[in-house]
Amino acid sequence: MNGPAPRAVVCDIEGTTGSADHVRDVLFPYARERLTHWLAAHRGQPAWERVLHATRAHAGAPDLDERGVAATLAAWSDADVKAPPLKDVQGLIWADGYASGELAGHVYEDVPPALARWQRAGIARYVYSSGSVAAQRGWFAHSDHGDLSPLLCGHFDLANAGAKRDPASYLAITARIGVPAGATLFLSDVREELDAALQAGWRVIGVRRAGDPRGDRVPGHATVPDLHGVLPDP
Ligand SMILES: CSCCC(=O)C(=O)COP(=O)(O)O
Ligand SMILES: [Mg+2]
Repeated sequence: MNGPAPRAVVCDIEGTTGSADHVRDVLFPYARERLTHWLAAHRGQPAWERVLHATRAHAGAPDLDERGVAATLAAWSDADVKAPPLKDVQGLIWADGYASGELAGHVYEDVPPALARWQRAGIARYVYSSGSVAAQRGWFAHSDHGDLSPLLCGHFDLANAGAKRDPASYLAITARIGVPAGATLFLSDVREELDAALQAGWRVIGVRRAGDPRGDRVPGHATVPDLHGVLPDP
């Protein structure tokens, strides 16, 4: 890798540090099946108010009732729309699943040693995902490799950084973490996210896990199959 040594690594979750199949086949159905019940159980509470208000605003439908909100959230889940109110409520529902032991975050086996290696090297370690900060915290705290929270320095999502395909989001993260853009490395499985980070001056590496139906390379970017060789020990 040319240029200054990275001082921060920012990792995507789905398809990069964790399994996209797990997100699609386990997490999404878990939250979708519980949307109606969650809304009814939290009626009148601040989180319920926030989800209803944000769903109406995002859908451009100010008159949606609770049932309509549930249907809208379910439709977004089915189409994998990265809508902030869906990400918010998914994170809250998954938190219950992690707390009860019904869910565990899927993390690839090369990820914990990579995070530990970067920690030893004094490199800061962040997560940036469309999944909410609450969802990210649950995923890593209750991972199938145990509690990985101590290996992470912070979390960014659609609410506190912005959309992952927008270069402005990466500029916002740079301002927050205090590491120069040129010394920040982003790892993701999605070309448009890597393009946006690159436009913000970050360094980028694509990740494509074995068996990914999109192929073993992220078009237009240097790509690795796992994190074993990313910033190895000197
Ligand atoms: C534990 S985060 C759940 C994943 C998710 O909801 C999502 O939308 C994944 O997006 P990513 O940006 O991590 O690819
Ligand atoms: Mg991803």
